[in-house]
Amino acid sequence: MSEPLLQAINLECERDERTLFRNLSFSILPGTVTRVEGPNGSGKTTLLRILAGLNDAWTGELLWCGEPRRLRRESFLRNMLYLGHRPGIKPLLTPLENLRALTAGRYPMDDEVLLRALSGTGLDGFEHVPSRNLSAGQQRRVALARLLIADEPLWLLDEVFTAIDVQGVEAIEALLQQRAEEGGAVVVTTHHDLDLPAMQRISLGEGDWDDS
Ligand SMILES: Nc1ncnc2c1ncn2[C@@H]1O[C@H](COP(=O)(O)OP(=O)(O)OP(=O)(O)O)[C@@H](O)[C@H]1O
Repeated sequence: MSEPLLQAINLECERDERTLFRNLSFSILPGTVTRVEGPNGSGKTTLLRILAGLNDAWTGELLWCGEPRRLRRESFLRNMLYLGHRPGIKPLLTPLENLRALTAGRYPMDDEVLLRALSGTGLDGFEHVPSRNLSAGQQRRVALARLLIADEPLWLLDEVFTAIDVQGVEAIEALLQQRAEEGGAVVVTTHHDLDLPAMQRISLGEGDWDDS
């Protein structure tokens, strides 16, 4: 069996004196898609940000390719793509300019490649329009165009289906599956029902919805 890309051992996180999770252990193996699930406020975004190295309010251990992540920070950051629950694009820039900015530091690409990625997310004809003039779903698609050019083996994706239509969701599902089949791994939070074979699940918290 191949070595996990990422391993969480006894993770614990407390927020405002409330324990979000404790003794949380799991392995993210190459070739897998893992869904983090749980009700609103159960800690899905928090967990994803911890995995991405964006939140330090936790205890436990995280291993990257078998070694403590803190000792392999550069390798981890080079091989991980995190997309947060906000599209994270600049409203004054066009989709093409946004994609240039988002990829410049990591893998500078010819505009031709970027335009193909925008076309792949259904943004033909909108490449040069200020992003503030796009719909919520189209703005999300600008951010998602990164998935068509990303070469990082580990994707951490937080609620990336928000505002995306049915066809778009299917296209993203296919991309996640493809990343896994190529030997990468995907961890995704979503309230959508994902239709992927052999998906792993990490379940957080129980709802405290009071409908009495
Ligand atoms: N920076 C912060 N400081 C204090 N508490 C926080 C912070 N960020 C999140 N929390 C709290 O942590 C809990 C979990 O939040 P989180 O966003 O991880 O939940 P979630 O499962 O992703 O929720 P949703 O399904 O609504 O997106 C919430 O109660 C939230 O108020």
